[in-house]
Amino acid sequence: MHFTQHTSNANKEKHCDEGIHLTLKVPTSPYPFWESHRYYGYAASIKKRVKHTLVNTFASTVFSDKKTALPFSLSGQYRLTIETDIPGQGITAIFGPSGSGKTTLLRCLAGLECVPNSKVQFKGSVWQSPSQFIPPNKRPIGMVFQEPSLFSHLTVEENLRYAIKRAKPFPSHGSATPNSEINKNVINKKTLVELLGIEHLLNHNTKVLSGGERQRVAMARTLLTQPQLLLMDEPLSALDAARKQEVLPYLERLKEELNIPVVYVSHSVEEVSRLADHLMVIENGECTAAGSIHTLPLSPSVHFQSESQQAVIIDAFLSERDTQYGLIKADFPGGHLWVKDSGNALHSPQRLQIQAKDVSIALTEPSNTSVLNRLPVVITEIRSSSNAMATLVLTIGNDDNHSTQLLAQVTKRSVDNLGLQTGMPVWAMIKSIAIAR
Ligand SMILES: Nc1ncnc2c1ncn2[C@@H]1O[C@H](COP(=O)(O)OP(=O)(O)OP(=O)(O)O)[C@@H](O)[C@H]1O
Repeated sequence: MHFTQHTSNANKEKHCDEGIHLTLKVPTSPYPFWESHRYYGYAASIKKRVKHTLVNTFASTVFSDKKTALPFSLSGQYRLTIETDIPGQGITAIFGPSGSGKTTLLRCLAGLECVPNSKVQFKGSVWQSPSQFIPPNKRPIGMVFQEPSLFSHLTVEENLRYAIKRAKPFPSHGSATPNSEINKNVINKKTLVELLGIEHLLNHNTKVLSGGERQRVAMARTLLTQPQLLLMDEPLSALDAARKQEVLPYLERLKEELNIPVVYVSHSVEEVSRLADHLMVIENGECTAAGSIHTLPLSPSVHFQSESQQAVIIDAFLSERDTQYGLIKADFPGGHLWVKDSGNALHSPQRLQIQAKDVSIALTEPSNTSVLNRLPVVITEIRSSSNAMATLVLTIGNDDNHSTQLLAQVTKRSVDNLGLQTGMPVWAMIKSIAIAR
């Protein structure tokens, strides 16, 4: 049996001229004392009494309850060091453990952190450079946070109208794209109300809405300000599991229908798998991997899913309905799968998530089996996972431009018993019920 060694090469996102460029070096404590008091316990008590910068610097050092968190000029420590490009379309998920720097990145993009010597450029517009800083209110962004902040004295309709009044063409800051071009893609209220399913709520006071409804209204309100970039910071994390499942399909619809780039911070594998087109993994303030959601999780060095959760994400297209048995056929490059019909329209896109543990292998085409999906594949890689297990990378389809990859988790004993080797044609079996959408 032969196992390939894991490599730690982080996938680099292809440079995208039309996207967002970030060069960020965010010091552990870049703020003058009166700002940083929030983070340094004792220092807060004397906030009001000291104003002079030198005194403040001294105070934040001496009174800090985090002794390592010195002002940036002294400590040389950074909570985020990143040089990367984010695509200018689709949803880019910023994924990483708590405290890794995801929100800091989003705040830099929004202009809520003014970091010296950093660069933020959006589609040709310079938002921040060593000589320039565009404040948050002048950036064409919309932000959605964990807790939706709606006006509680206004109805849903009035909240939306407020956003429409605030919508204005943003200055282009040297952008290569003229405003007339940018504003062609105006998002109207009717479309949004329909997409987010909030028509029946328009006359309700925001106080009576459920968490999921509030978040949907907050999204509509943000989008009605006509942002060119949507920043979402864990928008579902304050919702319970049931509310999360209620809101996720609306986010999927927004993604399909609106042509607006989104930077989506999350540490939920489920949200990222369902929504993201691109993935950026942040660990300890550094970007450790970036790339397409379809290929990045295939890389063994990417800390996205735990070993037991390893999965591939396939963007398929619904082509045929089996009404008798409640199944629908999902086509993708190189093959197709029959999955449970959840009522989605034919000829619409459908994202599938297939866990490696749900894929099994046979040497010949299996017959007399209940497993509906039997795909001819080629083993392109065999990786050693844990002691007993191996992960197989499988390719469906012969043509490089028309193929899809799958992962299968099998025991090392099966690898040996079946004599599995790289390059070998085998059959992959996947139960319809195991395919998540
Ligand atoms: N204004 C600040 N000054 C100094 N340190 C900060 C500041 N804001 C955040 N930090 C620290 O920077 C690190 C990254 O924080 P950040 O909020 O960006 O992480 P995160 O990945 O978004 O975490 P979470 O998922 O828990 O929200 C943390 O160690 C945090 O304590």
